[in-house]
Amino acid sequence: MTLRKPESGAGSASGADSALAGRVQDRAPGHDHGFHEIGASKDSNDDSAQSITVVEPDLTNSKLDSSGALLDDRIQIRPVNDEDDTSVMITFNQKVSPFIIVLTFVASISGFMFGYDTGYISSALVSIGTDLDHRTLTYGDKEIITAATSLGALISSIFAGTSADIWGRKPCLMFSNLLFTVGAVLQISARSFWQMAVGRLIMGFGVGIGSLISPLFIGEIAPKNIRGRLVVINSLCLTGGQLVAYGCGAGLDKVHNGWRILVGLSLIPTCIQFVCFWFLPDTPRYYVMKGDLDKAAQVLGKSYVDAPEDLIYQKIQELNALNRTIPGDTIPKKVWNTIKEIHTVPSNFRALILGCALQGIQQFCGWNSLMYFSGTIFETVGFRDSAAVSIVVAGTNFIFTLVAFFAIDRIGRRCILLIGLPGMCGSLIVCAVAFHFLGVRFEGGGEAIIEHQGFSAWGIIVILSIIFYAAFYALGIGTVPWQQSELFPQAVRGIGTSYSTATNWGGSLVIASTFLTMLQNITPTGTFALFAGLSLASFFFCYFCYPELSGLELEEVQMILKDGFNIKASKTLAKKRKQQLAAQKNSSGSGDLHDYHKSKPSDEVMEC
Ligand SMILES: O[C@H]1[C@H](O)[C@@H](O)[C@H](O)[C@@H](O)[C@H]1O
Repeated sequence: MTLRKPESGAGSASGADSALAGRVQDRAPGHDHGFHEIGASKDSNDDSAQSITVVEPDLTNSKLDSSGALLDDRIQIRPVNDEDDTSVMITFNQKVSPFIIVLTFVASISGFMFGYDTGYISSALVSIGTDLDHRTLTYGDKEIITAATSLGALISSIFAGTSADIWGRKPCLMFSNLLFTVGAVLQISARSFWQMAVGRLIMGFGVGIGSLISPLFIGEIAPKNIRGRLVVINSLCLTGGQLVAYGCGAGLDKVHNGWRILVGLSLIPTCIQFVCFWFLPDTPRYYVMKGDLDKAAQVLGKSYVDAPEDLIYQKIQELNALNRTIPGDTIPKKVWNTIKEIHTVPSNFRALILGCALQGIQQFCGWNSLMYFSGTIFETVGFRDSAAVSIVVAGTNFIFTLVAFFAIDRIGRRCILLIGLPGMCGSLIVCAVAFHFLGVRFEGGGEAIIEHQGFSAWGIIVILSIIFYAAFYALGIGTVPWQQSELFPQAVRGIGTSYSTATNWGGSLVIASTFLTMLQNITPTGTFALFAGLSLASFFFCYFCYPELSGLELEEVQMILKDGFNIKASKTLAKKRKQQLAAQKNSSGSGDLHDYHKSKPSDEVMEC
């Protein structure tokens, strides 16, 4: 298909590429909405287009007060620097085509691999026995094998955002498939500790790329109104992958060389994703960045099957105009400018603080220490079938991620965080106390000394508290940080999500490489009490700094973060948006083709 400008049509905006960088808005004459005009689009064949004006918000004099008074009736806050804000999205935002579903699930295979590859190590560490170098692994060895993946992921996530902009999202994901394969083959054939560690490191490179690009890919193809949920599908695949890894680990527990089979199974999803992506396209946004507008139009056409060609054309023009708003004529200059912009624009910098802080909190509250070492811990507290107990914990994580899937937009991100973190803190305190009475000490050389041998009531309390902890974790801090891309405007989204994802893997690396040493040096009670303290501190951080962002537009997020964290104002605005959405849903099922003809994009003005 060759991209041609349509002759006429309701949504077509003649000329004015650059004018399309702004938001198509309807303005009643003489009514000051706080926007200034940057251009106009007018099609003489279309009377409704007479009223369409391309505008950009003038927020220079806008100020938020703590009660949200700024968000007064005069101001229309709409994003102007984001692809959501283009006509095709406005009009056809409500529908999810099978094509989008397929792309979401294929991209989410990366989430599954993230989960599977970080999940199987727990059982593998228990069943490796003396298969490597003919000796039992020490706690130090176990930490290195586990942390190697986090280290690999940390390194690759730093470059993944920029690489995805240069080479494309799809090629990067396919490259991660190759890394997964090489890493898995090295591990399956490992006879030495170091070969195993190198295999885990290379697999980690793949995990880091997938963990960043998969939610980014989904975010770029998803219709805005269900974007939050589609991104949570990636998290569901992630926790589902961990659950499957634990299940397979339990099944292969008694099998000779079962851990090698466990690693080998990870090749299946990798191959499936690679083959599927061979036949599937990249995101329209990437094609526009590359200048391949025809391809972008093709993908958009498949994603929004009811959208007429002229509207697709308009959307491409708009995306193209947005693309040119990133300053710099070469890639290194653009990268440098985005780095500068993320640090110097106050709202971007606050977004960065929130993105990185949430990912850091997710890791430093200790969840992955349980994920990676639960087999070892449960064995220590007297459970012979430690792998089965680990499944219950991973299952709880999965089920409560499902709960988060339904709650994230309804109850709101901030709210589920403020429920989850104190719940985690309480569960960890109980766990710390139970460990104290259990009398477990970890000595150097990989030996756990248990004062009261066998299965005890305190052992059960440890398990129960870990299950509660898993539930509260998955509900809030396990899921919310992966919504990170909504914090950043499009121009700095790649770099912003790279920083946040790298923080996640940095935290994961620290925890994975120190957890067993902490158990030895400050005892299990001390370790879990430390995580409890960190969860409590995180609660206060979220309480004072994390605004409610559910349902807010990008421009609104930027405005909320412009001169502080503005918690109260964000809550007021989020509530307003929720009510508007409910009212909209009640009044019509807009988004159908006939709606497009009936009501032009200009009718989509949101009034606060
Ligand atoms: O969101 C995920 C999820 O909670 C996983 O269970 C955890 O292992 C990951 O580290 C985290 O990023």
